Amino acid sequence: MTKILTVKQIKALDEYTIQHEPIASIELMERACRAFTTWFTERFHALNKVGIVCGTGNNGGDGLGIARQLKAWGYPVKVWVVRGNMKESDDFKENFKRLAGYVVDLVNISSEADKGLFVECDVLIDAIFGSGLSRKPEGIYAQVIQCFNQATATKIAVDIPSGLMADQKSEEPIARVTYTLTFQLPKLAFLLPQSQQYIGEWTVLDIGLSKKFIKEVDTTNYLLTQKDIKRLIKPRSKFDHKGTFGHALLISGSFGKMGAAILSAKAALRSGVGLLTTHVPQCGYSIMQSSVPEAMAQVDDDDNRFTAYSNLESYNALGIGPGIGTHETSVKAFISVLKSFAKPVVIDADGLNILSAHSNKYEVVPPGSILTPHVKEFKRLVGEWSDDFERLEKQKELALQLRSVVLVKGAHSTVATPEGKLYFNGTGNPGMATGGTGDVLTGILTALLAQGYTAEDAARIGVYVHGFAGDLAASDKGMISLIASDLIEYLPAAFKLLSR
Ligand SMILES: NC(=O)C1=CN([C@@H]2O[C@H](COP(=O)(O)OP(=O)(O)OC[C@H]3O[C@@H](n4cnc5c(N)ncnc54)[C@H](O)[C@@H]3O)[C@@H](O)[C@H]2O)[C@@H](O)CC1
Ligand SMILES: Nc1ncnc2c1ncn2[C@@H]1O[C@H](COP(=O)(O)OP(=O)(O)O)[C@@H](O)[C@H]1O
Ligand SMILES: [K+]
Repeated sequence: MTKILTVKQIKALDEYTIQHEPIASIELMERACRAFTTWFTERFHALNKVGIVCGTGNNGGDGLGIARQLKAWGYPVKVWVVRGNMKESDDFKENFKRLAGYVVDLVNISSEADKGLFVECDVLIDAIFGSGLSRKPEGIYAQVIQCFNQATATKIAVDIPSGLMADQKSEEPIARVTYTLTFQLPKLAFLLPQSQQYIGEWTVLDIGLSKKFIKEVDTTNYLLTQKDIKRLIKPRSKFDHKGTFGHALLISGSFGKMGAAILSAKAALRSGVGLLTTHVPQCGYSIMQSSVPEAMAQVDDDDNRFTAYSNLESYNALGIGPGIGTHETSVKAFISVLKSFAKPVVIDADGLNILSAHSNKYEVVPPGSILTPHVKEFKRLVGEWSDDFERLEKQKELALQLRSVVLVKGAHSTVATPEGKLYFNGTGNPGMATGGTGDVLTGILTALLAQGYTAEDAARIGVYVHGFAGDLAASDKGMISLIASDLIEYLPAAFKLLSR
């Protein structure tokens, strides 16, 4: 897993590398600059006029080193150094000296920033503040960031856009860039929707910081990688039979919303469940039987919706919610089925809406379950938040209270566990912002729980494979035309690529 470290830990990682590799701090900075300029020179030809806006800390030191290296590559380079109340770091001073041997136009900005400051640049590099930012930029720093944002050049941030805090709430002004080239590990802020407008597309540059430190350091935040998922998916053995892979029950669909039931059922079958039973209202019986012949159908007493259920003993997991509506008879049956089912449950869509309105939601969810709200559903469950970092706290809090996994969906869907861990997903694309893709996820997760995966593992595998199928589908069909059924069509390829 890719660990996401706090600013304090990143600083300790730098220091540990300097001490134990060992490498002089200035040489480590040189390596960071080299990683940046390697990326840069592969993408921008040397006719581009490059502007580099530096602070006087180590991020500014990087900026000066990058200026020197790009100059050596033959780029026309101009440097601005913002001189407010920030101290000069030692490595900034050293790189300032080293730059003196090169003919680089260098301008200090200390009192006032002219609006048209950066008009002549084709590419602008932001090296004002890095991860050392500790408060909102003010005075000359704020003015320069505003000018930077007004410039029309292609903009690239060194490590992190200036003004953005890596692991806590930020306030404007914040540099808005097209690319963020960050060192060694992604920052927590990159994974939150509120930062998207600043960071653009982000790339991690390996600058050889200590692998040992990263391996040993404690963290609760992770970005899921393909390697993790491959390790989690259990291989099948020769004598396995359908009983080995569990029996799942899906309670989904109602009159006019049988599509949700079909999508979740097909997704469950494509995710390896041994047996699947779908509970459907009478109006959905023939629809289900003819569209999903592999699934058994249990029929409700009601024509149009979920109102009652029968013996639950044979099921290993239950998925409930997609398309069930919130009619009072369904609400009653929903609460009752949760109270009678002691095994893990996936609760989605209308199931979550019912839960939000229920006075005692903490008592009805069986421990070890998975809740899959999108942002709006999560707000209904826990109330508003003012900042995405606060949302993460609320997510962990709910997971703890329910002793279950809370999976908030969106770009970088986040899995929170009762132990306070957060896993961020990196697969998926905006083509998946279309009706029914959530129902597919419910089917996948229910199938994984039925196969005996813990809620934590099922959520990690499920969210990754769901996005991965979406990426495979989008690469063939494009994002605009992508529909939820395409995810099901590409699930086999996704699972095949992820299995050992
Ligand atoms: N050896 C290392 O530690 C390495 C550091 N690197 C670079 O160093 C950066 C971190 O360096 P620093 O810790 O010097 O951080 P910054 O370059 O972000 O500068 C922090 C300085 O700014 C001051 N400051 C914070 N907020 C301010 C505000 N709002 N207004 C005015 N001053 C403010 C702080 O007191 C501190 O003196 C990284 O982002 C990365 O770019 C890279 O060169 C890789 C190696
Ligand atoms: N921009 C995006 N990037 C990645 N995944 C996305 C994006 N937009 C939506 N998705 C995924 O698509 C699914 C949408 O689910 P949901 O909102 O419940 O839709 P529905 O209720 O219509 O099925 C989620 O798994 C979400 O993570
Ligand atoms: K920066």
